[in-house]
Formats: sequence, C-alpha cells, structure tokens
Amino acid sequence: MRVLTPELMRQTDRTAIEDYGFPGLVLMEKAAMALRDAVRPLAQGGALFLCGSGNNGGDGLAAARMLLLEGCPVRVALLTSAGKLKGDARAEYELLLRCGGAVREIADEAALAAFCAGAPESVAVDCLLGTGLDRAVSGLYAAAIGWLNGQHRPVIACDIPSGVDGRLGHILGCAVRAQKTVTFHALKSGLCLYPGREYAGEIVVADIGIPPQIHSDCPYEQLSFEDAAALVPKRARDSHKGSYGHAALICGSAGMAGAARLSAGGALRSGTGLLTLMLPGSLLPLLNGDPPEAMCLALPEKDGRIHGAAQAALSALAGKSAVGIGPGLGKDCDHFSLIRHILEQTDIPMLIDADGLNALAQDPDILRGRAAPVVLTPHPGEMARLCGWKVQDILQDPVGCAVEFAARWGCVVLLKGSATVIASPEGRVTFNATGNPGMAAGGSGDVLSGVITALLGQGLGGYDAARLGSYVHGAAGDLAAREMGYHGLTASDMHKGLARVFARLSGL
Ligand SMILES: NC(=O)C1=CN([C@@H]2O[C@H](COP(=O)(O)OP(=O)(O)OC[C@H]3O[C@@H](n4cnc5c(N)ncnc54)[C@H](O)[C@@H]3O)[C@@H](O)[C@H]2O)[C@H](O)CC1
Ligand SMILES: [K+]
Repeated sequence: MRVLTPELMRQTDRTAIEDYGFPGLVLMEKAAMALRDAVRPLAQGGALFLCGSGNNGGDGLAAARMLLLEGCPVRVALLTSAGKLKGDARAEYELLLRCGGAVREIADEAALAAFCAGAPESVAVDCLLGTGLDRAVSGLYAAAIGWLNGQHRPVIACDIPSGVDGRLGHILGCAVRAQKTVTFHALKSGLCLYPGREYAGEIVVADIGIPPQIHSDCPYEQLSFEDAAALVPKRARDSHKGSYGHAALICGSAGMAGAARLSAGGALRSGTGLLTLMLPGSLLPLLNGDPPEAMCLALPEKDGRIHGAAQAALSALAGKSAVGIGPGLGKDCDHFSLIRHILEQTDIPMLIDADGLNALAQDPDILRGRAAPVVLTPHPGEMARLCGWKVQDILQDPVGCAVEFAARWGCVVLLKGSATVIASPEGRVTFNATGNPGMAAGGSGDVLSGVITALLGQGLGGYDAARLGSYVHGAAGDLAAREMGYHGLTASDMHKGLARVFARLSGL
C-alpha cells in the first residue's frame, strides 16, 4: 500500500489535474463523497462542520452540501471570510449556498464559542487544515481544535487531523484527536508515524479517482495483509527441510540464556527448515535441550560471553543460509572482530541486533561493500550509537535517519519504535502498521531477530525479510494481546501468535 508525503500528494494532485485533465472540482467532489460516507452513520442528530480557508475546508463545504441534500441537518462554520476563499473551495461555498445551506463566517474566538455553544449535532467534522498546514496552529484555529477535543461527540477528520504535520506526524502547536480520519488517494507518512497516527484514530483511505500510475515509483509504503501474504515464502508439497534454509543464531551469555530461547522460538515459528543456536558452552546445560527442534553448538567463551570464537563460528557457518547475531550476547570487546570476520569472510545473509549493534558501532565501515544482505535492527539508542545522531533527533525524524544510514552503508535498517520504519539501501521505506504497546517489554526484539533470520534463510531479500518480519511480529503481538492484554503480554506469548499469523497469511 502506497504512502505519500504531503509534497508528493500535491505533485500527484497537480499531475492528475494538469497532465491528465481531471478537473480539480471533480477530485474535491469525490473526496467529499468519501467524507460524507464516513460522517453519515454518526449524523442521526445532524453534523457540525468546522471548515478552514483552503481546500480541506472546500471538502467540508462539499460534504455538508451532500448531507444537507439527503435531509441531514448540518451547520457549517468557516474560519475565514467567504470573500477570501479561492478556486474549488470558493465554488463549493457557492454551491452550498445555492442548495439552501448556510455558512457562518467566524472572525474571532467569541463568535466561535457562540456558534459551538450547546451544539445539538451528534458528530463534528474537522475540515480546518489538511496537507497545506505550514506553520504552528495558534489563535482562532487553536481555539477550534481545543473545542473539538474538549467536547464529547465523535470527530471525523478530513484527510488528516488538523494540526498534524502530514510528513513527520508531529503536532504543530495542537491537533485534533479524531475517532476516524478519511484520507484521500493514499496514506500520508504523517499518519503512519506517532503521534499523528494516534491522533488519526481509525484511518480510511478513499479512492478519489486519481490514476494509480501517478507516482507509482513513490518510495514509501505500508504492508497491507495482502502485501504481507504475497511476501510469505511459498511451500511446495514435494519439499523437505533442506528447502527452507538452515538458520544460525549467535546469541546468549551468562544471565541471558532466555534471549537465545526467545530468538530460537521466533525462527522456529517462522518456517526455518533447520536451526542451529551457537552459544557459550556454559549455557547448554541451562537450555537443557529446549527448544528441542534447535541444534546447539558451543562456542569458545570468556566470563560467560562468546569470546575468541571467530574461527569456530566461521567453520560452523559453512552451509548455513542465514545468520543472526546479537540477542542476549552481552558486551565483549571481541564481538566486533567476530562480526567483521563473518561480514568479510562469508556471503551469508546476516542480521545484527542488540549488543551485536553496539559492537558494530565501533566502526560501521566494515559494512561497506558487502554483496550479501545485512539487516540491522536497532532501537533509537542503538541507532544513535551507530550513526552519531542524537536520540531526540532520531525520534523527530526516524525515516530520515534510517534512510541516510541504509544508503551510506548499503544495508537494510529496521529502526524500532512505536512506529517501526524499515529502510532499504536504495531509499525505499516501509512503515510497519502492526504491533501494540504490550510488546514494549524485554525479549520482544529477540523474537523479531529470530523471525527475520529465518526469513533471510528462506531466501527473502534483506528488505523483504525485515518488513515481512516486522509485520508478522507485530501481528503476532496483536493476536497475543487479545488473549493476554497489554500488561500481561510476554515475548514468549508471541511464538504461537507467529504460527497463527503465518497460517492466516497462507490462507489456512
Ligand atoms: N488530491 C488531493 O489530495 C485532494 C485534496 N484535497 C483537499 O485539499 C487539502 C489541501 O488543500 P490546501 O488548500 O493545499 O491546504 P489546506 O486546506 O490544508 O490549508 C491551506 C490554508 O491554510 C493555511 N494554513 C496553513 N497552516 C495554517 C495554520 N497553522 N493556521 C492557520 N492557517 C493555516 C494556509 O495558508 C492556506 O491558506 C487536502 O488536505 C485535502 O483535504 C482536495 O479537495 C481534493 C483533492
Ligand atoms: K483536517
């Protein structure tokens, strides 16, 4: 599913109008119909529209007319003088008046308060600001947003909740908290990132007739269920365990044997044909053959951590189809050399997580020039150590950070967060839409490492393994949360969820 920035949306709009000859008013009418359809079921007691000075307001004026003509009581406030309306918004204003509607021009906060006081309508519609938002909201618009957020009837947002930056999802001053957002033609990146995503409520993407081929090369996307299903490795009836790869996980240390088990469960529930855990030998009695499906190999260790193990690991990696390194590894000065040896001396697709990333941060230059896929799965703190950005700056612009690092070092970056983003070396970006706050707990990332390593081992490219892995991991957490809730959800609960998600994606 495509995701656009406001800038790309404006270009798309312009191409549809100027190159294809779509009248702008036709697009606005289609947008208004989709908005009307979302408002209608809630408008038994009438609908109150708050409209701004641009085309977002124009959509609202058109939707108000459509509902009025259906017999629905509507009241419309315009937060500018009608004389200042331009183009299609002006045309919609005149149509509304000719169809018997009334529009109250609101010049100040007192007029707004008088208009809104005791409003009888059962739904409010936010058509104040859309993709044209270009500065922090203040004054009259801020008062209107404050009123919408302070009252109890549901709010439907037109295109994007007013005050949410359509690109980065930031709140510019203040923003509308909507129950539902009807967005046009494509998702906007600001609706995929927090806090914008939360302010939007349920999101509906409405087709307004713009040909899909315009900007079909747009680099941003979000996996729908169907997109994810198409990426799942297919299984032929006449296949065997060798057909689905042999994944290796280099993981675990004294006190963190559980990470190895969690990661192993992630790989085993994601279709790997075979799995070998490579661990400090002292951990083997602790694991005690659990999980039974995994083979175990003891690596040299020091103080409970893998140490001096490069040669042993390299020979054990012969014949493996993917390697994941990091879960529960602990910090050891020797890990950097282990990672460098694997990067330089194998062509096995590789995932690096957790303390593997902290080791890599010593010199990410060792990533350069590797032909086989490398997937990094940092959280913002690990990302900061890797790239030198401040955590705060990464949180402000996770896409910019992930894209820059992925392009610079030729790897796939899966930057974790409430909205995980995955960037490819070529500049493609997937926003992950699955997952929930219950997954913000220790061990969740270990499971993800296992999932992605298993997918790499089954032949998926780095970008597809990371984005499908992120999708199924989040969806497994969502399934588990239905049973366990957010507070009681543990990483182990996600293993069975993974199996169920893959079953659904495979049509079973
Ligand atoms: N293909 C489409 O996407 C279509 C989109 N439509 C709708 O049009 C808006 C975008 O319209 P635009 O006129 O470009 O911008 P806005 O209506 O969002 O607002 C512009 C208006 O507001 C002023 N402004 C900007 N920031 C602020 C602020 N903080 N406070 C007050 N005023 C502000 C700015 O100066 C302009 O005057 C899109 O979202 C869709 O809803 C079409 O109708 C159909 C096709
Ligand atoms: K809006």
